[in-house]
Amino acid sequence: MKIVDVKLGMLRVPLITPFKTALRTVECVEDVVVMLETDTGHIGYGNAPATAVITGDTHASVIEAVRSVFTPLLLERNVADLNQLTRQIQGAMINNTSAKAAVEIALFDLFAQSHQTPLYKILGGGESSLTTDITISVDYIDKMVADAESAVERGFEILKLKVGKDIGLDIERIKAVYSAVKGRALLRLDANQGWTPKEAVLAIRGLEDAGVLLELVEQPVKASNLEGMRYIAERVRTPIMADESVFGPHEVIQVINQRAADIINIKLMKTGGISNALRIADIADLNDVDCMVGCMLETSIGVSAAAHMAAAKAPVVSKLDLDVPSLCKFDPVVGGATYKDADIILNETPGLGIEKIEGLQLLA
Ligand SMILES: C[C@H](N)C(=O)N[C@@H](CCC(=O)O)C(=O)O
Ligand SMILES: [Mg+2]
Repeated sequence: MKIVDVKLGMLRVPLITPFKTALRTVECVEDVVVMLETDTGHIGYGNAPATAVITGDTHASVIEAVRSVFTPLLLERNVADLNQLTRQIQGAMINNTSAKAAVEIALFDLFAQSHQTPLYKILGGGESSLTTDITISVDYIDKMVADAESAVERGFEILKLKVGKDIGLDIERIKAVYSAVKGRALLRLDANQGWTPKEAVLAIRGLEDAGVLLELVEQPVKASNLEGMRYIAERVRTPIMADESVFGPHEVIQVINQRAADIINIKLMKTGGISNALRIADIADLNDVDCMVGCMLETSIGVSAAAHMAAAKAPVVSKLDLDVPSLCKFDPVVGGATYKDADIILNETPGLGIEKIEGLQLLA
């Protein structure tokens, strides 16, 4: 199966309610979609959102990287040479992890299609039924409580509360949501780098002493502050998770060696795709460090690829934050994994199983 064309498109999906974190507010999911076409008439799909504030990638940078660097590398190449191709994609340029992810996702989709096997089975198999949390955006306390209540009514048993805006208000937000959903849902926090190490220790210890049970706290301080992450992890009982601090395998080794976090959040848009995500899961596994598989605010193309990878890497991947399809007004992707509130069911059709994408605007 040879790659004969690389096409690009834009895909926009409105959110039910604005997504608000300490880093940004977003009203709409918008991806560059990569389509790799083969001489056998197959299409492999991949996607990349513009999460400039985390990855540095914009839609323009993704389009440019795919056109000028990855397309010449992929044309006329055989999909069967997967490992050689992913190595070349990773080595072709530094950074640009979202563009690399889009291309790798499409390539893995084709590789699994060429074996007429669902992606998660090509990656090693696992359970086809998965459960995700849902994100509650940082907002006014009443709004966060109402959003948490309605998420619990939809059947979500784990809520990821976005905080990191103002430490005093954050503590009030967390306590209010905790008393509203106590016994019905478990809370995890994501500060998206918004606290200082001292603030984080004070807040987390205060919550522990007040009997507020938290599953974990994600990325409390600046991505580059591994010392700060370690300072917190050493002083609180609640597990600390590294998200923005960890992109590829080298950072994971650093975080583990420095004991800067208890858990790693793997996202394809940070790792540059599936090959490094698999490596990270193996490194974490060897070091008895637990992983979550998460996603950016991106369409279900990438979320599904992440879900397939997560299924194949259980049990070291024990947590999922793959909630974007539940945050969107509709899913334009026809075929493939299905999303119903907290439940994700992986497809038994080859690859990602995507039949078509509605509303996709092809780029000239
Ligand atoms: C969407 C997911 N639940 C999530 O929170 N992902 C990121 C932020 C993604 C973004 O800003 O696009 C995270 O920080 O974990
Ligand atoms: Mg995060």
